[in-house]
Amino acid sequence: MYLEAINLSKKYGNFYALRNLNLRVEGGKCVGYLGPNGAGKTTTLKIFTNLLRPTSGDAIINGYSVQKELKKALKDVGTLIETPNFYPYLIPMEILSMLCDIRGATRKDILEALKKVRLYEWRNTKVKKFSKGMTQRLAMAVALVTNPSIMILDEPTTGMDPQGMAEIREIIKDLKKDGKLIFMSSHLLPEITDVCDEVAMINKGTLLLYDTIENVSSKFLSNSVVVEFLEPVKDIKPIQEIKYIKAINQINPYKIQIDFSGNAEEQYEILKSLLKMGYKITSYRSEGLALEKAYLKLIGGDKIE
Ligand SMILES: Nc1ncnc2c1ncn2[C@@H]1O[C@H](COP(=O)(O)OP(=O)(O)OP(=O)(O)O)[C@@H](O)[C@H]1O
Repeated sequence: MYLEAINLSKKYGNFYALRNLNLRVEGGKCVGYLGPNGAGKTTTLKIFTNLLRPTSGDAIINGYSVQKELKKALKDVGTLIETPNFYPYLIPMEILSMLCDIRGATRKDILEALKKVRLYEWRNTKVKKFSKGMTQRLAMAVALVTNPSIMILDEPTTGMDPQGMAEIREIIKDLKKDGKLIFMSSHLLPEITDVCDEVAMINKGTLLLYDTIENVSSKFLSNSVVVEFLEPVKDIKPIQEIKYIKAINQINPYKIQIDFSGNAEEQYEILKSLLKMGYKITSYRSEGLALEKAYLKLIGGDKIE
């Protein structure tokens, strides 16, 4: 099972919301589609679910073009693009039953889907009583009712409180365990690191990177450390002389940030030199969330949550 964008572009007038996107995601895993507001995430997902037509290029799912062979392409796909407005006086069983006829799901499928999204106990409660998180989970159940192998989710935790977010993330992790391919957009880095195996980063309609979270992290992880000292550092010049160090930023008398060239080996050599020089070090750690560094570097420093 796979999703593939081939030279996918979407133009609004002269503005490219998406420019020559080439991306193939394949297999049972969760791929995060990460980018700041306006990056082109929703545009991409809407093209994959036929809510938008591309200006050029192809969106392929399992070998079928979404634009040319829609039914075949979306046969095994569940989507959650915008939370639907459910009629408030209906109960989940009724809402999902309506789908049985349309999509050929059985009562057993409905109960399964409700269990997966942890709404089984609420199956006979009117949705007007539901929180935002529960409504979103019901929308997930709608996407899941035919037990598709591929799930396309657009910012599935947007607008939810922390508890609601955590519940959705746990459900996504369960779906991953079921062997599904999940392609989900998000502008929340901690969410992507928590839930996803791989990340595709996009900004201004252009793909910046597609790799495993692990690789992205290790690529960007080890070139900056924050060192804390037992005693104030009065003169940083001797530290600047240490091999591999590129720049030093003294945060306060007891704390400096070191940018260096290299990886773990060099990071270790720097620590050895500092100890040899007699500095009393109380803490020595790689700085920040590695993925965040990679992300900020790639999108040119825009701050995100
Ligand atoms: N119908 C439209 N007409 C003109 N421009 C549009 C239209 N729809 C989207 N855009 C523009 O295309 C760009 C990409 O939008 P898109 O919704 O795909 O971004 P996104 O990454 O999903 O952002 P967000 O996180 O805010 O949802 C944005 O600059 C947006 O303003």
